[in-house]
Amino acid sequence: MTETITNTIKKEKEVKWWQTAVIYQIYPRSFQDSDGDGVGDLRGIINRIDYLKLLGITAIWLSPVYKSPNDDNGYDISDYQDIMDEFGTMADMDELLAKANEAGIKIIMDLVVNHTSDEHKWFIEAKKGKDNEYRDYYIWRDPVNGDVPNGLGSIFSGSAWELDEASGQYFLHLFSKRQPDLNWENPKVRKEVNDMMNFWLDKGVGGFRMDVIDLIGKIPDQEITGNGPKLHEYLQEMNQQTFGKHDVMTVGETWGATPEIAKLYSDPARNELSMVFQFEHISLDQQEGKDKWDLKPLSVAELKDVLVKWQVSLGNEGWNSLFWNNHDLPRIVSRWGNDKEYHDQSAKMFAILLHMMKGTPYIYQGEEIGMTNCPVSSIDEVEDIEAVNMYHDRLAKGYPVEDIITSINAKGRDNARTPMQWDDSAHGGFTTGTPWLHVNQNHKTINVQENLDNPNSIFYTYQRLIQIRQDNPIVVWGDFELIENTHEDVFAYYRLYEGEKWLVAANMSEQEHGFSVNEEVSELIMSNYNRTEIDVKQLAFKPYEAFAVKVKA
Ligand SMILES: OC[C@H]1O[C@H](OC[C@H]2O[C@H](OC[C@H]3O[C@H](O)[C@H](O)[C@@H](O)[C@@H]3O)[C@H](O)[C@@H](O)[C@@H]2O)[C@H](O)[C@@H](O)[C@@H]1O
Repeated sequence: MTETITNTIKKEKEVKWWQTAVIYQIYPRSFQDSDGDGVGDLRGIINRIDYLKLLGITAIWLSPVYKSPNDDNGYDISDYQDIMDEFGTMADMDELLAKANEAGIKIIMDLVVNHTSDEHKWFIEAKKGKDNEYRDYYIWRDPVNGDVPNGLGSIFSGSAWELDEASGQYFLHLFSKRQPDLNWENPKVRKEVNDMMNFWLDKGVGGFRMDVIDLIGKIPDQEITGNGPKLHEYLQEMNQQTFGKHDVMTVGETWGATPEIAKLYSDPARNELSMVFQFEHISLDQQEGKDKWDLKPLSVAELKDVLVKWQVSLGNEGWNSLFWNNHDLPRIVSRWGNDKEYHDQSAKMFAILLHMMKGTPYIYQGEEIGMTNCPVSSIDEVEDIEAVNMYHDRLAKGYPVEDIITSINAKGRDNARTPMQWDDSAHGGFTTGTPWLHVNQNHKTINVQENLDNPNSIFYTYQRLIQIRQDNPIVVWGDFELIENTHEDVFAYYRLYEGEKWLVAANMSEQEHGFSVNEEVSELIMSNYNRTEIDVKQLAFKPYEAFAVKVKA
């Protein structure tokens, strides 16, 4: 019944291109260097369009390429309408847009407007004094009892308030002190952002990934940061004045989203965003009430609960984004898989499990070849500002160094940012110079060339999953239903669409488990163990095994 209702409603609505898309995230600094300076660049991306086309993706989310002093690797922008020197020029950007569009690939820009760089002209002006016309573009407060205005903390450690000695006032920075927060209460700020978005929309971009967008409605004096009362009003205004007039997609980074909150953003009737990134599943290996560095083992049962909740609860008022990885997160094969003995099996298992779900899948660069975390033994090897600040903060609080390094190796952002491994040559074919961040030594065996040469590689699993999605409406539109009563480590579900029924199952552990459901398999769609037939009535599930089959409805 649910299936019929859902599918009827879908048919009456316009199908959006981003509902059938598969999006590939590029972190340009680490993707491909073309000029030997050790930093990836736009020319490097242009030179790899054919590779992305071969994979089959239909859109790229491009992490920031704007002018930036790189305190936070481009998430600190000093000019939204210019390109970072190390990455190239606006002419390169125009060429990338043209070449990608020719290849049928849309470019989604990263929109970082919760804050700017302290080198942005608005902030340089704002610091000139309380009467400056740009002062109110940022959030300033007087000291309280000679100290910070309140207890708001920065996500990058320490207080979120920094004293500006010249004026005697503090400014707010929820990230680094070189990333001052914009004052969204100021209509001039909102107009500047909208004008800038229209500049990029006029260039033909395919949309925006909106960095920490749930923070723009903050009320600092009440210590409210996420989900402030005017957040949705600002987004509706932005929609109306910018992207709402174009056939583009928007995805908000929303750490605090529950399904109910997600619907506020992505219910088509509300004219806000296309979808959001929710992080509930990704936060399951963090201790309750603590932060990301305080680790706990993943419970597969909890992961199932969370993902199933998101699959079933958005209904027609929202759309899921599906992801395991991004530039802030550790590599999934190392995090919840086994990046040694079952490297290929677990990487493929995570791919099958996610790509058969309902929503728009995102692939983070290197995920499609099974790139792994890259552990360090000392803080001297760490580049990421979040991890470096946390290290010093926790050291001062008396944490043992070994524990801090363990946390960095488990959750540090450099894990995802080591350069793309193209081949087994020096620096993995990423650069002819000295890479800005160490290349993982396993590039000798884990690299694009090796994947392309091996018909049984992780790359071809991703390629096939993308093709399956494009060829089978059930993967895009089918209803989702969990299969209960499996072993706790087994995640199995049905997809149901117009009388068709698919069964997807994954063993998320390195133990063998029995699996049995009373279904007749009519077609084998995918198996990460290269099975040629599967009897789901009685199966001995191998470590990290996953498959998708069509069953008689
Ligand atoms: O532009 C600044 C960064 O913005 C994005 O990422 C935001 C950060 O998201 C997480 O931190 C948010 C915390 O949210 C909740 O409080 C959770 O309980 C905590 O566990 C989270 O830490 C990541 O941990 C950070 O690494 C992110 O910075 C961009 O994607 C970043 O690249 C930018 O640096």
